[in-house]
Amino acid sequence: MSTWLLPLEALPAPSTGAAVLVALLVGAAGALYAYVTRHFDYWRRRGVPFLRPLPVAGNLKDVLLFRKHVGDVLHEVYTQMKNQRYLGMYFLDQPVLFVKDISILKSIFHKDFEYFSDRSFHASRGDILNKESLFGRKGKNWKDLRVKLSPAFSSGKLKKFFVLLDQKAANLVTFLEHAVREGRVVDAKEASGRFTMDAVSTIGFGLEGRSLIDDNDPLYRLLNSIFVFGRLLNILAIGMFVRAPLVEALNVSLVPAPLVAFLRPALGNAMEQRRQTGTQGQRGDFLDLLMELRDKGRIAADDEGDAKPAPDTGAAVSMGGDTLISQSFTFLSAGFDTTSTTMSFALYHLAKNEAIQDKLRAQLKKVQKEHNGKLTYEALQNVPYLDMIISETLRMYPVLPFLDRSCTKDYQVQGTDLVIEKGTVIFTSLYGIQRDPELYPNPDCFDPERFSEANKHSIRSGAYMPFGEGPRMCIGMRLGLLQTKVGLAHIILNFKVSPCAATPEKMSYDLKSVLILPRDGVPLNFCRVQE
Ligand code: HEM
Repeated sequence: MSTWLLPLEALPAPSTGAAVLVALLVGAAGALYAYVTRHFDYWRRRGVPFLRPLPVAGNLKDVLLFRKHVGDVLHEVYTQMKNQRYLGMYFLDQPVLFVKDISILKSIFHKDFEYFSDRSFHASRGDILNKESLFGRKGKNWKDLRVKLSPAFSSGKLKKFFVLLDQKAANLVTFLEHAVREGRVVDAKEASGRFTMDAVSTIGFGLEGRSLIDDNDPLYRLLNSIFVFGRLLNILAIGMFVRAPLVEALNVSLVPAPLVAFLRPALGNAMEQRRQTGTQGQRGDFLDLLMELRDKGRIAADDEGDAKPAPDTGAAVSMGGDTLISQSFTFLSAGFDTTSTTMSFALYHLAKNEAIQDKLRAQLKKVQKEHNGKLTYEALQNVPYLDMIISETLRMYPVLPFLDRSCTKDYQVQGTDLVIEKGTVIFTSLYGIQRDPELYPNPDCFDPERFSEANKHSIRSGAYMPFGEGPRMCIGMRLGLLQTKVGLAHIILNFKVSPCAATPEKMSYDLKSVLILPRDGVPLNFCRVQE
């Protein structure tokens, strides 16, 4: 007779202590399970089709296990949805409404913006530089600052930034010449990163960015991997989009302490020096503009040609404490990886498509000649093929592969029974939309002609938004585009780029970042263009 057929009284009686312990453990496990799954019938109760979640991970198991990039997971969801307009998902234990339908998205981003003016992203009290930034602010607090900062990105200001950018582009050419002379393969991501780092630190706060000429530039070392987190921090970064109480309880900060320790005195000294030498306002950089906002309560608008900015809300915005530093930090962090990654993906495809590269070079040479041999700000406005290449790069690689919003009051989705409750987190897959074969035939093929004058009108409205959409879209779009143009134009005018043995056949993305960053860099051959 096997043991488990013994009559119960024949079994040794467990001690009372062990029985209590087992009961407690079972009870605790049950309570924990009930807690982490407590929202899991949210979508079922609302009759919204949903993806079956797993405890703790929700629908992000592969992201948490570092098997897939969050951008790829959302792209898969988008693709599997076929004709569904929206779907319930769970990020960790929180319900998220994933919206695929472009007309619903347009209402969320534009028409009914008053219901969706906040991002779901939540920075904790300890993450002061993100919390005070435009990206992290909410409601009126966000709107007041957005209106005040908008004039800092006008055409007139961009022209001043261009002068600073141009100097850094010359350093980029020298940096690449060294590599060519030494016969080295160049990581286009690294070269673009050094260029944008020097550009954003110079434009952002007048620190003379030196990463192109000095390997030990402290800012480059501190900021180089600002969006590449450790494994735990990457999970917490995802939590920041859906799990505000947890983020607050753990007081998570995405900004490394050494970077904060570097920025505070560096900016403080730069401002003090300008005050003492009476040079405030002369450099025309972003720091000058922030000081103007701090001292005068506004940044003077200077453009006739620009679209009229939203009217000032009239509210005063304090630039005291870390608020000013936070805006400078955002300028650096938001402008660095976004631009350098776009440049490097563009170079990757130019290297693989010689005909496209040659056509771009020919157009650049022609425009340069027409502007007395110089690539001026005005010259760069007249290179349509460069614009087409950058647009196609951002279509295939939207650096932020998703857009998020948080619903601020109950919202009835037009033409459906769905009421989005206040507090609901909304996500969409930018990557999915921009690689959708029904919107872009042959979507994995790099084809700048999609954005030619003749073709671009056939792109469906709302199907291209690498800078986001609506009042909350990227404030630095024109600067990001300008930086990308300047960097690419100088490279292609001076160098021929081609694949090397280490160039990946297909791009894969760094799993330790929520941004789309090339996982193994972009190694390419560079050689000097013969005049
Ligand atoms: C190629 C370059 C860039 C890309 C692809 C990019 C993309 C984006 C995207 C997708 C968003 C979210 C928009 C939304 O939710 O609708 C965003 C927001 C933002 N970006 Fe950019 N960006 C770039 C360059 C820059 C630069 C150069 C700056 C500043 C110097 C900047 C500053 C910001 C800020 C402050 C926000 C938050 C805006 C707000 O919430 O009001 N970005 N960007």
